[in-house]
This record gives sequence, C-alpha cells and structure tokens, in this order.
Amino acid sequence: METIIQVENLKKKYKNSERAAVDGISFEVGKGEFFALLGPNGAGKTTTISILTTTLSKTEGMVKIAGYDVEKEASMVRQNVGIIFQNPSLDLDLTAEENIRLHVSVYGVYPYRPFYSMMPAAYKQRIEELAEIVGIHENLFKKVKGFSGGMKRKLEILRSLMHKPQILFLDEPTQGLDASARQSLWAYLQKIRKEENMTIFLTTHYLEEAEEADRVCMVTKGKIAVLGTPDEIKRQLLGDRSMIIGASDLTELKEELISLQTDFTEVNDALKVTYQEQTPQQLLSQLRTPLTRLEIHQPTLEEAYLELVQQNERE
Ligand SMILES: Nc1ncnc2c1ncn2[C@@H]1O[C@H](COP(=O)(O)OP(=O)(O)OP(=O)(O)O)[C@@H](O)[C@H]1O
Repeated sequence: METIIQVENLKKKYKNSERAAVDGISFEVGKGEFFALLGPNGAGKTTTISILTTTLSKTEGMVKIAGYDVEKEASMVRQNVGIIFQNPSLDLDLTAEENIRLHVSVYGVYPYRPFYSMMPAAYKQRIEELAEIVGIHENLFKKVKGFSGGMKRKLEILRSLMHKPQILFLDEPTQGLDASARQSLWAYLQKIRKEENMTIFLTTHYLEEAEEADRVCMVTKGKIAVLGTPDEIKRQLLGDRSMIIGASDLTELKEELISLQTDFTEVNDALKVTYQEQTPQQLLSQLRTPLTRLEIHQPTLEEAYLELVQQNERE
C-alpha cells in the first residue's frame, strides 16, 4: 500500500512545559486506510493532529503528508487534506451553500461569485453530489442558524471535502452528537471514503467508532503504547479470547476437548475454552457432545483501552 502519512520520531515540547506533549512517535498510514489515534486526555492526540495538518510547529522529527514536508511544503499539504476540528466554525447568518462558497473562494479552489447561479458548473456539481451523500441536500440554501449539531457537522464535512482531499483529518468529529447522528455521520463518511479512496485519520473518545478502523494507535503520555489492527490490540492487551460451554455430560465434553487438543479450565459447572487463531464456529463445529450452555465474549476496543489506562496508572 502506498504510504500517505509518514511520521518519524515526532516530538513537541510546548514552551514553559516540563515534559514533551508528543515524545518521539513514529508511524505510517497507507493510502485509503482508516487510521485511529486514541488515548486518554492529555495524551498528545490534538497536538499530533495539529502538527500533521500544519497548524502547529514541531520541535523535532520528520512529517510528510502526501509526500510533502509539513513545514517546508505546508501549502501543498493543505491542498491535500481536509480537516474537521472539535469546534465548528460556521457563519450562522449565512446559508449552508454560502458558507461553502466563501470557504472554497478563500482557499482558492473556485473563484468567488456573488450568486450560486454564477458559480462554475464544477462547483455546483461537487456541492450537489456531496450534499446528497451527507444528507443535507434539502437544507443547502437555508441559514445555518436553524441547523442541529448533526447538520452542522455534516456541513463541515461537506465543506472539508470540496477540494477532493486525499486525507481527511477528524479530531473528535462526533463530540456532542447523539447516537443516531453519530451513526448516520459515520455511514456517510464510510461511503465517501470508499467512493473516493480517501484516507481517514481520526481521534475520538468514542471507542466504538474506532472498531471499524484498519489500524489503531493508542498513545499515552506522548508515546505510542500499542499500534495494530483492532484485533491485534485486543489480543495484545486482553490476551486470548474465550468462550464458556456447558453440557449435561461434562465428562464427555472434557474428553472431547482433550482429544481435540483444546485448552480449557473448569468454571462453575462449565468449561472456559480459550482460542487464538480459530473462530468459535470452527471449534464448535467439531464438537459432538450436546451443549446446554454457550457464551461467547467478543472483547471490545473499549475493554482493551481501559486495560491500557489501568496498566498506566499502576506504573
Ligand atoms: N498550547 C499549549 N501550551 C502548553 N501545553 C499544552 C498546550 N496544548 C496542549 N498542551 C499540553 O500538552 C499535552 C497534550 O495535550 P493534547 O491536547 O495534545 O492532548 P489530547 O490527547 O488531545 O487530549 P484530549 O483528549 O483532552 O483532547 C497536555 O499535557 C496538555 O496540557
């Protein structure tokens, strides 16, 4: 996979602070990848994303975005990225379309015209297409003042995608949105990502949003604690997966597991079976003893994250 984000030994120490906010992190993100940066408050996520998007200078290290150096070629970086920050920055007295028209003119994507009808055809086509995808088509010509939080977020996303960025940076994009607005926003983001083979770089405190990520990087105190696919991270932090099975003839079940060379421990008249590479179904399909109980526990990223935070507190 082509590398689109390259970070080597990145450090940031703010003036007058004793320790580095970002303390020597290195990672790469591939084109089209969905990459999530997670960590507790103050871990250095916003600092990192701000450096990657050229809004903050680094103290040390090398960062390249779409092949461009964040400091020497900042304007090229900006042309290739879309950014959604925590606090919406929309003009409430303008319509949704006027907000976008102003933005694209300021950034030199399309020339400014006083009326929508006078804007270039390519602009109209792009805005219509994106408004359809993010679901604010009917509100495009209404004032932002009356928009809900979810609609404002969608509008911001639309605005950040007007110039067809290769990478979309999202810093807690769904903060303050209710569960259904969060879900619909993610559906739209995934759709756009697929259609435009866009890379997504996300920070979030909603761990379930990162379950779908290709890779997750967890940072604590400015350093990378774990980096891998959600499955790898869960295995690394939570160990092997397990399920509980029971049968009226427990002895027969035990013998069967022994013959299948499957490890188990006895817990409350049932057996706890751990498995690594196999799926529960692969194991279950080999069993002949009738089961009376079956509980499969799917570990979540949230559990892995909490384990990491606890490990840190113990240190
Ligand atoms: N402008 C600043 N000046 C000095 N210290 C700062 C500044 N901005 C952030 N910090 C410190 O840098 C560290 C990392 O902060 P950062 O905002 O990057 O963390 P975060 O992981 O994004 O946290 P959160 O989840 O709360 O948004 C923190 O200790 C914070 O206090």
